[in-house]
Amino acid sequence: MAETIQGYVEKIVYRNQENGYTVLSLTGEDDDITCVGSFPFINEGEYVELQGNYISHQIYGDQFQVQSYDIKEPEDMMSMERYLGSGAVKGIGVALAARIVRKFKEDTFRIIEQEPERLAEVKGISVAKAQEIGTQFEDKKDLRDAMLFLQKYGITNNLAVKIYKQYGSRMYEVIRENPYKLADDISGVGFRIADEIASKVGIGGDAEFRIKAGVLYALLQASQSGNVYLPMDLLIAKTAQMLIIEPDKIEKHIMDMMIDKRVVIKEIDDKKVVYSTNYYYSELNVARMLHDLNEQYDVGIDEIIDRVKKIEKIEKIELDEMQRDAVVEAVRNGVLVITGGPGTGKTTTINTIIKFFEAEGLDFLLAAPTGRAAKRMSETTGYEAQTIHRLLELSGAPDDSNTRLNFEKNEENPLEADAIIIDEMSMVDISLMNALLRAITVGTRVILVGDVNQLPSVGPGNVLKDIITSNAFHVVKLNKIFRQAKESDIIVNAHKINRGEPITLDNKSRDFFMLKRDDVTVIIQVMLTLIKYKMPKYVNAKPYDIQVLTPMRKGELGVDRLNQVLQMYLNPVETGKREKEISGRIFREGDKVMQIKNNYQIEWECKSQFGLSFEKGTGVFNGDTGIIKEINLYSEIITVVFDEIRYVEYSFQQADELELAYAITIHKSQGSEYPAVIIPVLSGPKMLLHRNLLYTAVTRAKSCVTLVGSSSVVQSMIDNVSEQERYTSLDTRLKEIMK
Ligand SMILES: Nc1ncnc2c1ncn2[C@@H]1O[C@H](COP(=O)(O)OP(=O)(O)OP(=O)(O)O)[C@@H](O)[C@H]1O
Repeated sequence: MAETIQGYVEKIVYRNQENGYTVLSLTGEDDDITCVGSFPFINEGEYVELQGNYISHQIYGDQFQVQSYDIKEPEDMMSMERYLGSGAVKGIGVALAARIVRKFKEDTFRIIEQEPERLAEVKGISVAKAQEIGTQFEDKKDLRDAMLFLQKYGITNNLAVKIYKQYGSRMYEVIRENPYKLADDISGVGFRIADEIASKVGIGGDAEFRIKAGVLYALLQASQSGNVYLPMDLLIAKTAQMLIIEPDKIEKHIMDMMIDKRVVIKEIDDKKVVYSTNYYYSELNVARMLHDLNEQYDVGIDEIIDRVKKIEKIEKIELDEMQRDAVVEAVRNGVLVITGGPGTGKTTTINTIIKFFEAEGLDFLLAAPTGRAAKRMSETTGYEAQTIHRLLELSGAPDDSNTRLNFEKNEENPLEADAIIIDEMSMVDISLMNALLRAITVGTRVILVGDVNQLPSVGPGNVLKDIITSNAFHVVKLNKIFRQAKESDIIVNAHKINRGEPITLDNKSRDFFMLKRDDVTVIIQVMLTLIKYKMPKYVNAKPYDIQVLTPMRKGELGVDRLNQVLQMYLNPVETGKREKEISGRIFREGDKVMQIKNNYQIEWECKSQFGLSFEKGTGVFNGDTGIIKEINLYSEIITVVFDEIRYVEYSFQQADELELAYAITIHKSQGSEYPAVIIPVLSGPKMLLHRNLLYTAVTRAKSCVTLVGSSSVVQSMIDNVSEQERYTSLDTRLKEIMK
């Protein structure tokens, strides 16, 4: 049973500006009490009524956990004076508050609300200031009313403020007439919330707004699994199923949406397909820009080869024919693709291209889609590589990944370079590719390097694969495994997996092992032994660097459960080690964690080993892995250190951006490398256990791969090429343009 208490807000002890989480001390009728909860709009000096429960906190003792609150209009003169003097109204301090109340007595609040100009009768208040106070009062009241109204629809205060800021008093109209507009205009409101509000205001079934919003939502969901478009039939079926309405009602609305330019309808292989407008134009622009960039540069082949040979001499290497060909084509073409599996000499080729450009006095830029991939590119080339986001100078960062990104670099302010080399191209999605190409002008060479057999990008599109299959550009396919690389069974097996050949699992290898076990508990025990004792010595790394990669999220060997178990054994409860349970998950000091979405705004600070700050910046990205350095239960902050020096503070509310990372999914491991990986393979849905996934997992290891589980499942993964096709059409657009 919730209790109700009343009192004055004596002091705001802590407030998280982002989510409104507040700790305040309340002077109640009998006693002072600390109250905690989410109430962004309560200010010091206000008189409030709070509903909630008393709880006893381990460290802070008795507290009142607030579930809901109401700001009371002060009724007696003293309350009014206290409120006005609290700082709640800008421009009124304690002394002025006393003067106002002395003048208007019990009538004070009515005057401020209804005849604010009369405030000018008080000494020290001009007419303008009187008006200003009146407006402030009104605004506050409107916002409070709006929040109360939205509470009825189960909308949190956080969201309520965003909604009010967006529409002001128009909010009521929007909600009553077309709540789906909220999903379009406000980040944090998706179709589901809008649909719930809609049903509460009585919009449901096959209402036009509902169907249109449903169609867009179905397209959005499809894009989240990598699709750029959906066939019309499938889109209708998915929408009908989601909205629980008859399919034949839908197509007419999709046609209307095309007229309103919210979707684009095209034909592919004589079948109607539907794009959300944004993705259609992204593909079209990418195709057009690649086409325009692909100028031919008239430099003699012999001349180039002569110069390449000079570089080979200096670098003491001898390129093979394909690699030389790659350098030649990089010089002669505006667009070049270099693709190949591990150990096929991609890096060596990039390095030679760089040396070539450098010798010619040409400027070049290096970039990769993720921070980790960029870091590796810097290490292997010896030249600075950046993330593509950084290269394009991300600005006005959004607070949500659905919002379009804004980059300082674009067609009006393009990148200045003679050549741009992008590594790990398989991870670049259609939106990022579009942003990148917008910032590149004709005359700049673009060299795209990647392994097309890795899992495709997380975001929609299959950019690298589509560019290759379009046959519109020079593609150098490196397929020779060099002698040094041949000594590694990781590389040899990766190529076998890719070709669909069986791999030898007899444990005679130095870097590739299969431990056959058929029981989940035993598998977990084996993994623990490997992480704690065997692998760190074997590959000369810390236990934290040994990464478990699993195909699945759910199930006994899925990420969620594995992390619980691994945490228990690798970072157990200890006195002095603080921990915090957030949404059912425990975070503990010393835990290995991963950021699971791009956050462009969160601040980081690089600190030396003595704690001195030497660099600051913003942005932590999906897949970045770090260690929990400190959990401060009082300020409710989790400090995570990334790359051993980059410190980031997360409020407890932001902790939903973090996940334990003792085990991660293979999808999340894309673009990263670890000294050793351990891959549990026992069972799972066939849809997940496919060749690409095994290939990606195996190629993440630098020094050692250990598979633990069933060798027949490993073989069935090698045989399974049924990974889900993505609906993308960059290849079609390229072919059209080339015609
Ligand atoms: N022309 C060459 N002659 C001899 N060895 C070569 C040649 N090119 C590359 N190598 C060697 O082959 C190995 C793999 O080359 P490199 O690192 O360039 O390949 P990669 O495709 O970038 O590999 P990964 O994708 O695994 O990083 C390296 O040891 C490299 O020194």
